[in-house]
Order: sequence, then C-alpha cells, then structure tokens
Amino acid sequence: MSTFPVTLITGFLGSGKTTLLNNLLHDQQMADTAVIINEFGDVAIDHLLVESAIENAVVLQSGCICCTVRGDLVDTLGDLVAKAERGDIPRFSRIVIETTGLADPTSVVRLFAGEPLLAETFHLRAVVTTVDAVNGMTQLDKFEEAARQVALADVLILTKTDLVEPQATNVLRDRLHHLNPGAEIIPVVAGKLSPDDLFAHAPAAPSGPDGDVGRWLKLDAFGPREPHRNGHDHAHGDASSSHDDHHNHDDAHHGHLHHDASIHSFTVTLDAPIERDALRGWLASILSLRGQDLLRMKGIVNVLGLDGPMVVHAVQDIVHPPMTLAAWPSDDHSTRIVFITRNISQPALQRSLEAMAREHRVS
Ligand SMILES: Nc1nc2c(ncn2[C@@H]2O[C@H](COP(=O)(O)OP(=O)(O)OP(=O)(O)O)[C@@H](O)[C@H]2O)c(=O)[nH]1
Repeated sequence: MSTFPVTLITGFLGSGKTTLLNNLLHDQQMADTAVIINEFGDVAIDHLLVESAIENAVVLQSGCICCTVRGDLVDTLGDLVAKAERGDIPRFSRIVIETTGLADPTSVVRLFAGEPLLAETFHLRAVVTTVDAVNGMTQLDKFEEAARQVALADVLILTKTDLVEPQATNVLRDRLHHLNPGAEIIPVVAGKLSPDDLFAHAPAAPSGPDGDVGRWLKLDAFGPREPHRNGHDHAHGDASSSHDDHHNHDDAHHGHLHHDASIHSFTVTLDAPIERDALRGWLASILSLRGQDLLRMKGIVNVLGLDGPMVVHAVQDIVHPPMTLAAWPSDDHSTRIVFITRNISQPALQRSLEAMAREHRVS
C-alpha cells in the first residue's frame, strides 16, 4: 500500500516558513495537500494566511510539535485521513507540516521513522529548512535548535537574500554547506519557489531495489574520498577540520568557535566487504551508546555475499529497515556512510567500524 508523503517545513522564528508554504500551496500541483501548522502561543496567525489558500488546514496550538504536542500530531494525522475517508474534508494525497520556529525537528523525524503505526500510512518525504539571510548567522550562533534544523534538512531555503549584500549571503551559504554538505541550498525571495523545483532538490530515499541511491546520498557533496585519512570531516570551526583553509574569508565570524561547532558532518568508509553480523554489531553499539548524538546517518554498505549495496538510514537511535539494492550505482563498491553528529568525531566512528570489521574477519 502506498503511504502519504509528508514534507516538514522548519526554520527559525521569522525565517519565512509561512511565506514559503503559502506560495507553494497556491500552485496547482499542491491542490491536494493537507496542512498541519504548529503554532506556539495563544494567538495563532500563520494559519490565517494559509487557510485562505487551502481547506485542509489544521492548527496545532499552544505547544511545540517537538515536545508537548507530539501525541497530538499523531492523532491529527490519523484524524485527517479518517475525515477524508468519510468525505468530511476533500481527499488529499500529501501532507505538509509547518513547525514552530523553535522546534527541534529531530523528534518529528524520529516519530516518522520509529512509530510503526504511523509508518503504515505516512512516510517523511523531505525536511525543508528556511534560513533567514539577515538573521541566520546570529541564530546559528545563539541557538542549537537553528543548527539542528539545518543539520536535518534535505533542502535549505535561503530567504530574504534581497535584504543583504551578496557577500553576506555567500558567507552564510558557506556555513550552511559545512553544517550539512548533503543538502541543496536554494536562495528564494518572498517564498517564490515551485513545488517541482523544491522536490527536484530533495531526492527521495530509495524505496525499492532499483532506487537511485547516488542522488539520495549526494556523496559528491562530501568531497572525494581520501584513502589515507579515510573520511572527510566538515566540523565547522573545528581546528582539526580539513576545511580550515576554506575558511580564510574575511568573515567577522572567522576565528571563534561557533555554537554549531559541536555539529559535525563527515563520511565513514571501508574498502573491503563487511560481514553482516559485524555491521549489525557496529550499528547496535553506536546507536545504543551515542544514539542521541547521531542526528542523521545514511549510507551504502558492501555486505559480504550481497550483489548490491545495503542501504542504511537512521535518525538518532531509530534505524529504518535496511534494504538491499539490486546493483551498485557505480564501479565504486566501497562502504560509504554519511553522518551528521553532535560531539562525535569522524576518527572515532571510523576506528570503531574498522575494529568491528577486523574482529569478525578474525573470528
Ligand atoms: N524581504 C523579504 N521578506 C521576506 C522574505 N521571506 C519572508 N519575508 C518576510 O519575513 C517575515 C516573516 O516571514 P514568515 O513567513 O511569517 O516567517 P515564519 O518563519 O513563518 O515566522 P514564524 O512562524 O513567526 O516563525 C514576513 O514579514 C515576510 O513577509 C524574503 O525573501 N524577502
């Protein structure tokens, strides 16, 4: 049975979420969309803008979707489907959720990955994060929520670029790329973006053995593989980062540690095929010990005895059921796993994977 695709629109306070959503909903392609808007506080305003565009809009008020109203979100999703089936509201084929500006989207993403009942009916299609070109730098400095919103994104929408000098936009772009190299960054003024453009920039996770894993992983964005270093660490402001040269710009932020410095993105690689049990053991150990600090993990693994790569995908300690593809996307059959973490470095994960692979080969 096919499931409803859900798009999560997140982004810091005032960064342009509603403007973007409102514009998307006016496009004919989005006609059959149900919208859930999470507003914090007693006076909900965002939905007034959106309700004029759509009949199927629901407001989750007085609480943040990522903590107090998580159960409400599950109920609301179920209600929407039930109402559409009864004919109380128009039928829809997709759902968009707008979070509050202070939401940490991790728990919503986890919810879709880890709640079996939800997974029967819905799947998370994309996380879209708006970042304000005027205030984004300061927000990333001050609020970890802002950095997490960026780290979890499939697509980053850079808003309000009409209000700043191109140089300021470039500096922010650079910082966003280092926080999350796998996400496309699209500058959008006043929410003017078509749904086609949005989704073209957010390749879906492969859903069957013939899925396009290359586009989904965006391995190219993480740079070439470095055989001696065996990985690629993009920690921003981290003195050990291989990208320090890249930060030689005349940036007021250069030289001090950003708050998002604890968020790292990197790849872990392995050339030789790994035993299935070794992979299982390694995943179990990192997820149980450091699951809270793993914001996102996705990759392809060369498992001994399989013709194609195994796709692994996790958000914090929740792992999607692994899937094996029919064939490798290229001649490179090495294991490559992309991580976005908090306070976990590339060498630690690289060493633990190598040790686990060695241990199982010997035994
Ligand atoms: N100049 C300019 N203004 C923008 C742009 N995008 C959004 N805005 C304005 O920024 C303000 C905030 O935009 P919203 O879409 O309400 O932002 P939001 O993220 O939904 O805000 P909250 O729900 O309060 O967190 C509004 O006045 C928008 O008109 C843009 O690209 N350029």
